[in-house]
Amino acid sequence: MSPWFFACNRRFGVLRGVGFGSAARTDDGRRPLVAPLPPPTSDKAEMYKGLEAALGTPFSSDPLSPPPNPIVLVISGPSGVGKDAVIKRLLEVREGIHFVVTATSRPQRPGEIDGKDYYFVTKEEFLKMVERSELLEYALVYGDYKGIPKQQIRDYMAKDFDIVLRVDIQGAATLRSILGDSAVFIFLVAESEAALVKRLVARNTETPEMLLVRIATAKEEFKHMRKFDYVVVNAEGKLDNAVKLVESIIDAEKARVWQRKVQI
Ligand SMILES: Nc1ncnc2c1ncn2[C@@H]1O[C@H](COP(=O)(O)OP(=O)(O)OP(=O)(O)O)[C@@H](O)[C@H]1O
Repeated sequence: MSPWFFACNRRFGVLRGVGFGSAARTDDGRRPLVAPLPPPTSDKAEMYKGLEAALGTPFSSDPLSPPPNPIVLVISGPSGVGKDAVIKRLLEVREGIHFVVTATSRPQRPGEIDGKDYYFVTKEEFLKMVERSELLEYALVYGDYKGIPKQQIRDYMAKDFDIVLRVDIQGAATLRSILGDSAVFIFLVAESEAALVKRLVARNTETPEMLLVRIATAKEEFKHMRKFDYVVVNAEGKLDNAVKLVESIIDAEKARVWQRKVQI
């Protein structure tokens, strides 16, 4: 007999020397049969019960894979690429996701809701949060502090929610140095530079000078793509495709044999 045959026998745990109606051992000796194997029958329930009886223990209905860990998804990309739009849609189409509300020392603007858009705190309160190590990452942006509260992440991870963080490219670099490979980093891009500029212009929220700064910054930021785990193209009019791809990434991460595990 060929070595291949022996290898297969071993791999698939073939029963050796077993005649129907005789008690025997499996080839690795783990489970001696306690009763004769059932004779061939077309009654599937009978066969199932017979196999259980032969092994002497019921087959377990416990899941064969451990439950997946909650994941932390960091979504980043140049200004105007559609980070907010993608996250907003993702929250509409998928349950079990918590988008972390950022704390900021910036004054509340009309229409903004405390606790939904941001947690509005004074500069003093913000600095106290820094002192008490309550923030995962923080930055001073145009004179205002912005930071990610740790407790919010802990609370929602304890409830098995996946966590979505939205940060700029610098924030993503800082988070990578803190979280390493325990979090999943997605770089969102437009299909081309031209498309990104058109989108920024169409949004109509910046002066021409501010637009120039954002475009120049975006050119620099593209160079950081390689530090991310995934790149997702958010093409013009194809927001749902981008969101589907983000969902696929989440699903694939949940199916990993070696699960990432975030400690915050
Ligand atoms: N796939 C898409 N097709 C067309 N327009 C889009 C698409 N995705 C986003 N937009 C639009 O592009 C503009 C920029 O999107 P958004 O504000 O979500 O970007 P952002 O990355 O969050 O920007 P910033 O970092 O400057 O806040 C918005 O007007 C948004 O509605």
